[in-house]
Amino acid sequence: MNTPFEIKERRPRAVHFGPGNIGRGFIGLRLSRSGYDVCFVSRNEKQVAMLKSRGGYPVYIAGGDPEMLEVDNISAVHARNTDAVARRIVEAALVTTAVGASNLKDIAATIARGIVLRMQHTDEPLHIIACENAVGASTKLKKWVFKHLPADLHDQAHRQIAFPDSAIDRIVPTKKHDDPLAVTVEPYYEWAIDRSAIIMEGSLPEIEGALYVDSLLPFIERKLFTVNTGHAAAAYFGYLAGHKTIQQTMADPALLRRVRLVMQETGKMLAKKHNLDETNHQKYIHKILERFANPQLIDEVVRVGRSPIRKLSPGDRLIKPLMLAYDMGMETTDLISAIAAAMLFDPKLDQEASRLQADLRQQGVQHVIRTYFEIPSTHPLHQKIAARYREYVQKYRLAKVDALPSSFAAGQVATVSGFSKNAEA
Ligand SMILES: NC(=O)c1ccc[n+]([C@@H]2O[C@H](COP(=O)([O-])OP(=O)(O)OC[C@H]3O[C@@H](n4cnc5c(N)ncnc54)[C@H](O)[C@@H]3O)[C@@H](O)[C@H]2O)c1
Ligand SMILES: O=P(O)(O)OC[C@@H](O)[C@@H](O)[C@H](O)[C@H](O)CO
Repeated sequence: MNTPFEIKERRPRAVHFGPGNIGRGFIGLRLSRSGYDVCFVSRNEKQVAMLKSRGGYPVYIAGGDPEMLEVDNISAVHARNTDAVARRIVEAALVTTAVGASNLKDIAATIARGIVLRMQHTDEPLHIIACENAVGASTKLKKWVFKHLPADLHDQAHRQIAFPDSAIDRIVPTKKHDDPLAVTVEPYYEWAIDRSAIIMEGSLPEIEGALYVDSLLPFIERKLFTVNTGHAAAAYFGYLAGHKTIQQTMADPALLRRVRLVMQETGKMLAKKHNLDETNHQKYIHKILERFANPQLIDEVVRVGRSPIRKLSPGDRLIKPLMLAYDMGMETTDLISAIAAAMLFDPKLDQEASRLQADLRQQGVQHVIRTYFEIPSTHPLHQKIAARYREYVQKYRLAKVDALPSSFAAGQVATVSGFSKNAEA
């Protein structure tokens, strides 16, 4: 096969889309530590220039003993330069993403372009792993990518290109450093990868610290419906109570208790569905609550609660465990409270929050529950969510303006007081 690109006998190469918090603070770090050369695909020209000129960046570990790790062997290309990205994909053993699950479709055409070029030059396998907070993110990306591949290449692409699903866990807040490439992370991490989707043993160069598992679903559901459900509950309860950070929220005993109750509801469901050991799961919850409270991190509720429409979608961390728990005949009171709180989340600059608020005002709560959560009006949970939402609207509408989060500008306070006025009666 005609191979102008060097594929073998050098450090393995990876292409990573989205050098944001987790991209730099976890994926880039782990891959570079595992011996990969990592090329970041970024939408930010300044970031590309800095990554290219420095070839690395620092990661600060915010733990008992704070330390700094230097990430090296890094390069970068601009996302707009799709020719260059495609050439990098030809040379890579691994493509990873951390762009946000809703943005995967936007990178699919570029990845497809790289795959077409790659198949002209080599039959080496390529693994593509979407590191997003969603069940089956790589599988979803595969569907998007295949839409951009010519039909006559599908068979070969199915053989040569694998999309193992994965579950990724490390809290990486948004923190401003003097160095714009620097990132601060918690010490804990977990990266589980579906081994059954790997093309053949040895075809994916080792990722140090990754856990290769035969069945990913229990891992991703345990992570998403414990860490992320609990985190979302903390963000939404914290926001309504006027807290700015998750750490402040966790220091509030009443809210800590409510977050734990939500995690216990999902915990019972997860233990039954995936046959988990209940004692171990309680320890898992306890450890996560400690991680949320890490006093060395400042994680804003607006980051953790971001994109509430995504978080309230039927397959995500709130509605999915609610429906599963309900179907198993389990208690769902605290999950319903977290969902109602999410429906009042309206920080400045969160476009999904603004859209949700506009729909709640203009179309009403029942429309939102039907269309966004896909829970029909006839379902008993539909009425329960609507009732809790109305209760919260009353409670928080009457709250004093100065008790509201600092992100409430004057205009937004008017929006909040508009809740009950316009919400469906
Ligand atoms: N931060 C965390 O604690 C954490 C932990 C685990 C998983 N995740 C998941 O990782 C993903 C990224 O989260 P984050 O916190 O790093 O967000 P972030 O906003 O810090 O980073 C996202 C990056 O993706 C880039 N991006 C978006 N669309 C792109 C495109 N079309 N092409 C190239 N780049 C694009 C953005 O410019 C940004 O640099 C999300 O799915 C999130 O749920 C985050
Ligand atoms: O990234 P999101 O918006 O899906 O969720 C926000 C946080 O819960 C999330 O980023 C966590 O910090 C992370 O998933 C921890 O592993």
